[in-house]
Amino acid sequence: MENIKLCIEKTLDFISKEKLASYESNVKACMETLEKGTGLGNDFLGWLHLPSSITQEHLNDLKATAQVLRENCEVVIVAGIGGSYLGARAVIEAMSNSFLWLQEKKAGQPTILFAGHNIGEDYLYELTEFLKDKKFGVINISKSGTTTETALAFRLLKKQCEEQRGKEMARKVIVAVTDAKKGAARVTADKEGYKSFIIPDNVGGRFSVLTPVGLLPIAVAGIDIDQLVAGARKMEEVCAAESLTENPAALYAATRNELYRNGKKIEILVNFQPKLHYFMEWWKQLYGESEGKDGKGIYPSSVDFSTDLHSMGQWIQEGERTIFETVVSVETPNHELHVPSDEENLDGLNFLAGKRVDEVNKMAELGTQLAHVDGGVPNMRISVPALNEYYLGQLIYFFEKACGISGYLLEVNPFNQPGVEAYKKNMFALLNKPGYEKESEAIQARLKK
Ligand SMILES: O=P(O)(O)OC[C@H]1O[C@H](O)[C@H](O)[C@@H](O)[C@@H]1O
Repeated sequence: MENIKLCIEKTLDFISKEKLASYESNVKACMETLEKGTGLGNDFLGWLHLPSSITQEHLNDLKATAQVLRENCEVVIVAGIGGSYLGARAVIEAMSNSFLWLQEKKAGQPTILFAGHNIGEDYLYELTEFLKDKKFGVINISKSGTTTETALAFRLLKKQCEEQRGKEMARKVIVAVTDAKKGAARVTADKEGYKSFIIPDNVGGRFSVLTPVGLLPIAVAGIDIDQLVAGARKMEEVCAAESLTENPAALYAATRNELYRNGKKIEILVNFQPKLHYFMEWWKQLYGESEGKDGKGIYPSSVDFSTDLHSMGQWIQEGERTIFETVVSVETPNHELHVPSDEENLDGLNFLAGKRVDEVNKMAELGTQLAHVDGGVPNMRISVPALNEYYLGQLIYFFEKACGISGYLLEVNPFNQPGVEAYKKNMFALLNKPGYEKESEAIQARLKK
């Protein structure tokens, strides 16, 4: 079977091939640091050999729990935020029919909804209203077990589930994915007797999609987690190679760092398949939290093309030349659709008649690449043979490994996120959370000025 491939040729008008080749020894050192666990953040390296260490027994346990939820729920709410949300959503959206939510519901195929990733009162009100006559279950996901957004949503959902379905059924259809010992989610799960899965200590949130954090919701959605893990496992193998030419993660890490050093401060991850929208959201957290610190880091952004060519295309073509693009390109769609011919040809599209829609999409992609490179935007391309679980697994591990290498090349700790606490501290102070008395006083004084 083929693998995903990275092509960097269209960056070479902007950075030198020789300079890039000179990264090889540094990249090798970064990979060694990861392997030996001697670098910054080395207590969070559990993701590195995660794919090859997942046992079939573990996957079967996840599938059995998923089956309980599938059999007993019309709707399953996945409650989580950041790394406890984006990976599952990325894979579920990529693998689901775009109009699933409008289709007639099948028994044993619950609708998956998300909560705990915002504090929108209307969102939560509308969700709880919708659930009023539904047999629903909840997967409560939080590594720390104390994240406000998730805890708030779970408090509402737990109460509603128990009221609607009774305590006994609620116990069956509420599952926790959290720390082995710490946090409120663990305490609740143990006290209520929920089935629970552990997020390993040494796997940070944004690297946790291949733990039960991602695998359980993905399995509940009916998506093949064996294949997802198999793809990741394959990439674990491929991305162990030492040379830049054989290891796509190493090449990607080196290229984006060299672009950054040449003034390209923003990376735009691009898709031409709307189903990949949330995959890009997952990638943004992975790279944003890993690299944006110490006054450094590429700003990760994303666009859905060709949609956003009609909104952001102008900026990308002619705005400040501080950007580069990385295109995730799916080679072959899962379905065929041909452009019909039309006798009157009023729209003038008969020149496309008989062609597959994807041929048009691919020419949009090629045309965009040429235009953007001409306009001064370096372009990398990751080609993905097909949109399926196996290749999504490959993409996930590829980006994770590259992120670890890239963070070390940048000389930051890619595995912490101290900056995220600043808003939380202020929010807790403003809400008078017990334990924040001093901060509350200080923030009130500051607001009165
Ligand atoms: O899983 P949790 O502990 O609830 O954390 C959820 C998310 O929120 C935090 O604030 C971090 O910035 C993220 O890295 C994390 O993935």
